[in-house]
Amino acid sequence: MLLLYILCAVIAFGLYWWYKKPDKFPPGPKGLPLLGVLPYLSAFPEREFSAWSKKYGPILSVSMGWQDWIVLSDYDVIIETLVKHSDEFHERPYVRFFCMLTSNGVVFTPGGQKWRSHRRFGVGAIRSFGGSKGVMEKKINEEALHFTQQLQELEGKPFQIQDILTNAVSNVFCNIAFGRRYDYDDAKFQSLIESLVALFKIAGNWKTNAMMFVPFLCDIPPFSWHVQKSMESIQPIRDMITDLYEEHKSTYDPKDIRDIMDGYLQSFQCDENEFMLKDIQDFFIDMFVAGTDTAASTLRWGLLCIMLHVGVQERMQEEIDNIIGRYGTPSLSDREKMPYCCAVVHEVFRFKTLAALSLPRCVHKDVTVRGYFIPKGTRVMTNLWHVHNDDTYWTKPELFAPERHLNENGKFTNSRHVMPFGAGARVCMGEQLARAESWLFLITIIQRFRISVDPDDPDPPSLSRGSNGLVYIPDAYNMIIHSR
Ligand code: HEM
Repeated sequence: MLLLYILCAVIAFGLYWWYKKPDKFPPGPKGLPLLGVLPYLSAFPEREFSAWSKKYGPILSVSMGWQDWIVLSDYDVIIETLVKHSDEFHERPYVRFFCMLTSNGVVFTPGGQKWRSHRRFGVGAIRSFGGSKGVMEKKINEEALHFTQQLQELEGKPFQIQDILTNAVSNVFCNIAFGRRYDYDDAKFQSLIESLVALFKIAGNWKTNAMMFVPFLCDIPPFSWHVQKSMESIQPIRDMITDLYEEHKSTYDPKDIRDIMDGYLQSFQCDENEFMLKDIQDFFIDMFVAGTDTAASTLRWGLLCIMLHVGVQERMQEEIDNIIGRYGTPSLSDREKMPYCCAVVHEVFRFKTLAALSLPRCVHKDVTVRGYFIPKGTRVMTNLWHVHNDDTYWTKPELFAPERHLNENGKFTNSRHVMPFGAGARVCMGEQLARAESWLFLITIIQRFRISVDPDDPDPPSLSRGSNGLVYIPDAYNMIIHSR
C-alpha cells in the first residue's frame, strides 16, 4: 500500500513539475507528459501552431518533447520581438547535430563573436560583390544564358527542371564567391552538387528532426550512423573549398579583391592555421546550404504557379514583351516598370512560404514582451506561414492571386506582410541575392519559353504537393517548354 502511495506521489510530483511554467509564461496547449505537443503535430506544424494562435494569442507556448518553445504568429509581435528586442532574440539554439556539421559558420552558430564577425563580413561581401557594382546581376544573367541553352535542348519533351535549377543557383554562388562558374558536367561541380543534394536530404530527414529535440540520440545507432553519413557527405565540399582557398591564397592581391573568397582573406588576415581553415570551410558551406535549396525551390514553386495559371503567364509575357522585348536581357532595374511581374514574384514568396517556421531562435536573456515573461534559454519559432496566410491581411489567402499586390492604379504594392526572409538581427543574409535570382531567372524563362503541363502526364503536377524539411519543397513535376 505504502508503495502505491509513493508511486502516486512520484507521478503527481512528476506531472506538477512537467506542467509547471514560470509566472506569466505565454499560454498554450498542455500536451502530453514527456512528449508535449509532438503527437498532435502533422508534417506541417505551422498549421497547428496557426490554429492554436487563434485560441492562445500571437505569443503561445508549446512543449516539444522536453523543451519549452514559444511560437510567434503575428507580424507586429514578430517585429516587436525579433527587431525591437533584437538583443534578447538574436541567438539560435545550440543544436548539437548541426554544430557537429558546421560549428563556426553562420546559420547554426548560436551567436557570439564568430557568428557576429562572419555575419558582418557576409552581409558586406554580398552587398559589395552583389549589389552596387552590378556584378551580381551580370553573373546571374551569364548563368541564365547557359541555363536557357540547356532548356532549349529539352524543348517539346516532358522533363523535370529541378537539377538544372540547382546547378544554376549553385553556379551563381560559385561565381560570386570564388570567381568562377563550372560546366554542369564538370566532375568537381557534380561532386559539389551531389554533396549539397545529400545535405538537403539529411536536413529533411526524420532522424535529423528527432535529434533536434532529443540531442543524446546523436550517440545512439541508427542516429549516430546518420551523423557519420552526414559528416561524410559534407567532406567533398570541405575539400573543394580548401582547394579554392589554396588557389586564392597563391594569387591573392590586396589591391584587387576579385570575389568573396579574396574578401575573406583580406578581412580575416588568414594564415596557415588549421582552425582558420575550418572557419572558412564552415562559412562557405553555410552559405551554400542556406542559399541553394532555398533559391532553387522558390524558382520551382514559381514556375509551377505560373504553369498552372495560364492567364498569369500570358499577362507576364505581355509585360515582358512591352518592357524588355523578346530578346532583350532582363535587368533588376526593369522591376520599376513591370508591376505585374513584381506582383507575381511577391505572390510566389507569400503563397509558398519556403521556411514556414523560419530558423529557430533562442532567448539570450530573460525578457518580458506584452506582459509575458520569457526566460533565458526558451526556444523560439517564427510562424512566417501564419503571417502569409493571416486573413486579417489577406483575402482568400489560400489562392494564388498576384493582383492582390497591385493597387487600383495597377502599381505594385510591396506589402511588408510578405516576409519570407525573416526579420531582425538574423534576417536572411542572402535576401538581395535570392531576390535578384528569383527575378532574373523567372523573367528569363517566361520571356523565352511558353511553359505547360504535359497533357499525357498520368500524374499531373499540383500546387498542394510538397514536403516540409528545413524548407518547403514541391514534389518533382514534369513540364513542357516551347520557344516563343
Ligand atoms: C528565396 C530564397 C531564400 C529564402 C526564402 C531564405 C530564407 C531565410 C530565412 C527565413 C532565414 C532565417 C532568418 C531568421 O532567423 O529570422 C534565413 C537565414 C539565412 N539565409 Fe536565407 N533564404 C533564401 C536564400 C538565401 C541565399 C541565396 C543565401 C546566401 C547565399 C542565404 C543565406 C542565409 C544565411 C547565411 C542565413 C543565416 C543568417 C544568420 O543566422 O545570421 N539565404 N534565410
